[in-house]
Amino acid sequence: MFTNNMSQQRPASSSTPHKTTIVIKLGTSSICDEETFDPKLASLSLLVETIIKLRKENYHVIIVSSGAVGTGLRSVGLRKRPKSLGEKQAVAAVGQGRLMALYYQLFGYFGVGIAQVLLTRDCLAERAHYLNARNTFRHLLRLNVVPIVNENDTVNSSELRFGDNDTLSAITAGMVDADYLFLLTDVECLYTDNPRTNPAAEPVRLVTDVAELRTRVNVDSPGSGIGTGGMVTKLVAADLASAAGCRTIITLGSAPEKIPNILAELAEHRRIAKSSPSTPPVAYEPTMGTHFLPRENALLDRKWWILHGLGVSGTIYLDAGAVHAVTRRERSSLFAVGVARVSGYFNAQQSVRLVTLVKTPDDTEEREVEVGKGLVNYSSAEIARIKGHKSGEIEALLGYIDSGCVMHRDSIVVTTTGIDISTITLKGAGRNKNPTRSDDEKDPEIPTEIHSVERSRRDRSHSRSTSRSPRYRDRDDLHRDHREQDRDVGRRRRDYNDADSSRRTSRSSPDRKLRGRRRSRSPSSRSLSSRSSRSSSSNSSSSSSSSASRHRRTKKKKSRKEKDQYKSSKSKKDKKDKKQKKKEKKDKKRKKSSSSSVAARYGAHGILTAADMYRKEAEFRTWLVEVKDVNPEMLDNYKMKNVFLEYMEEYNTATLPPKYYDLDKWEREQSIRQRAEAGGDDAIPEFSIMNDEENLKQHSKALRAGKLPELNYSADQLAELKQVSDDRVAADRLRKMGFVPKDSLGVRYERD
Ligand SMILES: N[C@@H](CCC(=O)OP(=O)(O)O)C(=O)O
Repeated sequence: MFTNNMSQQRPASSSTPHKTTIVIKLGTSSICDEETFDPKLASLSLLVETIIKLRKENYHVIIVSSGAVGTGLRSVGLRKRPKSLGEKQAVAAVGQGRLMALYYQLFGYFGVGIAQVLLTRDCLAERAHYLNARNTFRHLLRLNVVPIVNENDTVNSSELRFGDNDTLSAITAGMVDADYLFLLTDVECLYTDNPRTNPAAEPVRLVTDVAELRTRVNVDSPGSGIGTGGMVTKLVAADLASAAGCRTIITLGSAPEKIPNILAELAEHRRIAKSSPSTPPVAYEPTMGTHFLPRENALLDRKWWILHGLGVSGTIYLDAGAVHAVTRRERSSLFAVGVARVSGYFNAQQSVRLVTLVKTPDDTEEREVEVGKGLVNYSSAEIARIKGHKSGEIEALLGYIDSGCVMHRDSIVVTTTGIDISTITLKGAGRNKNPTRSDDEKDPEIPTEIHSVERSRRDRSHSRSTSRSPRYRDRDDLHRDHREQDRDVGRRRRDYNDADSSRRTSRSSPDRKLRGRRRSRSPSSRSLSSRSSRSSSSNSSSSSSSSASRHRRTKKKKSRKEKDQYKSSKSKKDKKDKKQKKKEKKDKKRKKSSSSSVAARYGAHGILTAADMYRKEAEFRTWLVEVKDVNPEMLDNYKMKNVFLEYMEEYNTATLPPKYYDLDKWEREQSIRQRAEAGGDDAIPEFSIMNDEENLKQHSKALRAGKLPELNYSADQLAELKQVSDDRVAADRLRKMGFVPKDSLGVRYERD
């Protein structure tokens, strides 16, 4: 009835051309002998030789290697895997060093460096750590080093474990955007049943749907005696990896030299398919290993991280309206009004399962169905308080509002779609209110106060910081300098223009005009003049009268000339004034726009203060690694704070590349762009709060028939709980930074 349809996609092709990346996972059984725990040197050497070959063929290779416990067992002289966690951790601590020494030696023969990467689930649970790990892998591969990954057994408590290295290898493959995940095991491929006990078991070569495969094969084999995995964990791993867009291949650990053959067979198939395009395309029938095809709708990195990188801390039960809203194509955020129940204890920003209850077909029972998983904006106690209520009521209920929704749609990963809404038995805690028309009309799911608070905060910080920031002063100076330069250029231009205009004017100077006018005088006047000159020359007797008339003429001419000159100089002056005025106006405009652009740019992405170091941790750390080339883990708290001031300055003056303002947003945009570039037609629509509001309005209009929730906590208690929760987060951060927080920080005392 339900489909496992992940609609958010990882782009089919990455924007940056990358080498094909292969993750190879070796189980304990491929490393140690099951009886003696001696290292399997022959197959390990073969593996190393194969990896060297693959590197020569331009592949990036990462190894995920089990075997710490197995290798340690031999070293400490134990004959079987210990039962207690502490003992296992101790044995793994002994074995891990030896295991790395073995790899070091083998790769050393080829002059290839290796790196040990020990991961835990909780170290990937924080987005910043996840991104750091990903960066480390990228750098290691760029350095031509072979990363060798294992779970950090020594520090792991049972609930923080990946549990098996099959899962860890899939998570690693997803993290590094690997193209292939090879799971090396003690069988050549997957069989429909255990081939050791059932001779009728048939090989499975190609898997397109893991869920479907589970229905037709028996994968109960527990795995080897010394490892922890088996086929079950391999299927989980293959499912994870294919959700991340990676092809998984199960094959024999004792014959690693088959890996290049498998890749060659695939490449050959692709070559044939490309050279003779046919419809339907030529089906690929692998002859080696079991291949799990990458899912076409691979998840975006962040969503994949939410789904697979994080451990789940609790459960939120959704009513039918909420299920419909979060699972339909135009996804909505999860609002408190659609929450029917909360279970477990969790804090804001932890990962929580979203489930609902549906009637069984015979209507006799209820069955829990997982809808998805996501990061919450409120703690379990807060959600218990606000469930069933509109977002506009959150502030009144809690005394504060952190977000208009319980879970933002970008933080939700839907795992099941197509749920028949009519079978859902859960009712929203607040949906029993009789909706009136006016209720619907004033259904402000995102209260306007949030916007005004945001705005006023931004305004405040802007006005505060414009006078405070030295960078701003620098930029102001810079702009002043630029304006000075502009003025110089302007002056030079003006000089040039003036010279030019004088050149131009000289061409049309009064003299010239006069000359022109003279030249253009009417033929009658010309004839008159010539006549008069002729008459003057011909009639010398009338010299006095002619001299008088000459004098008169000269005078007239002079006055005309003066008049013309005056007129021309006046028009020249006017022109100059006009030009000057125009220039002044232009300067003023430029000055205004340049100063307003500085103001607009300053704080354009918000204003950070030193207190925001943790809020912007992911962006800051990524910037540290990528821009400053500094490993954050190498910085002590003091240095970290100092470098953060630098980041803060860059941030506030809006001089950073877009990525470092909002990493998640940047990743989303990248993915959309990449998909668009790849010609994908399934672009994710831009998120808009208004859409969400509208969607929610519609859906709350349609479904409003529950009861008012029974509130478990008073507003005071909730405020106290929030304080305790914040203090715990602060204490945790202090601990991570190497401080010892006060014992009382984050401890809640029961009142009488
Ligand atoms: N971290 C453990 C891995 C345990 C494990 O998953 O083993 P396996 O099932 O053989 O892959 C070790 O190194 O021994």
